[in-house]
Amino acid sequence: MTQNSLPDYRILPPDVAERMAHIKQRECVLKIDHVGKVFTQKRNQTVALEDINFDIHRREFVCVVGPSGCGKSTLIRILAGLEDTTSGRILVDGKPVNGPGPDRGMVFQKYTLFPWMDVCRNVMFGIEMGGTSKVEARREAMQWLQIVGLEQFASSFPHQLSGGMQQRVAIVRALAARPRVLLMDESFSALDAQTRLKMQNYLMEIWRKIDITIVFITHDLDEAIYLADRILVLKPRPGRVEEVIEVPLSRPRRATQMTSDEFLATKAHLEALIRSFGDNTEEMDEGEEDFNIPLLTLVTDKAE
Ligand SMILES: Nc1ncnc2c1ncn2[C@@H]1O[C@H](COP(=O)(O)OP(=O)(O)OP(=O)(O)O)[C@@H](O)[C@H]1O
Repeated sequence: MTQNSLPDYRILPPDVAERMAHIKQRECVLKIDHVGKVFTQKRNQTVALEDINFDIHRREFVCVVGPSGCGKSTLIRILAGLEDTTSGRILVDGKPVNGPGPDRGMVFQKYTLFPWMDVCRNVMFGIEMGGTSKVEARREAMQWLQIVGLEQFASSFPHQLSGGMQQRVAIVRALAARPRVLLMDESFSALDAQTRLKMQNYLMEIWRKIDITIVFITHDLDEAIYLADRILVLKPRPGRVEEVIEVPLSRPRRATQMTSDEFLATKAHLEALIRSFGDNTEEMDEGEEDFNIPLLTLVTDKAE
């Protein structure tokens, strides 16, 4: 099918339109209120983010995409309270964020479990931080491990688990502390394609069952479309919101939807949009790189 014969990605099927309307009626859990961030190094200033303004509603799943250097990492670090804003503010349930807090859980790209603690202790950690007794924390941790099918690995150590299993533990460790928002920074990008799809399905299954709002940063457009209710597209230099896309796919999501016309139309639009930022990205396009190879070393013999 050619791109021209694809439907308009902005036309939502009735069930999706209804769901979006329902989400927008829910309270705003995470408010990004005119956020700007300027990095100053000696005399250089980089405007990483400029006037980002966006409300995320309870139980919404938002993905953030954009080319390298558009400020995705800076934004999630600000949401986590690991970085200050230069202007504007972040509000969680109406309260300004002044640093990291238990209302926001974070799952990084690299596996960040404590290697010296077994799986159960890793999950207990977040629960005990909230003041729960050890016995109760162990009981709750085991329930979380059951949700992700890892209860039989409770006394294993992280190095004994595959990458996907470690990320499942990292997700429930973050969720066990009962945050309002789960912030995920390229959390599946170190995984192979098959494990990644499984993890995406796991995550959506957990999200469906509990009261959690998710912000997920990714480079992968398929991942963003598959997971999100809305996709926030950032453009670089300065990092600004270019578009907010309401994903025209029904829930629950299935891998077979990735070949649907709605999916392909959304992907074609996102690809074109991100390609249009091309000249502004920090990295040169493939093929344009000047490797500075001395002429004499170039292979001139066609038989080579
Ligand atoms: N600590 C810092 N000091 C100075 N400049 C920074 C710092 N962190 C980020 N920047 C700059 O801010 C801009 C946004 O960077 P950021 O890492 O947030 O983008 P990104 O979209 O996450 O990129 P990538 O996809 O490559 O990780 C870039 O121009 C980057 O060079």
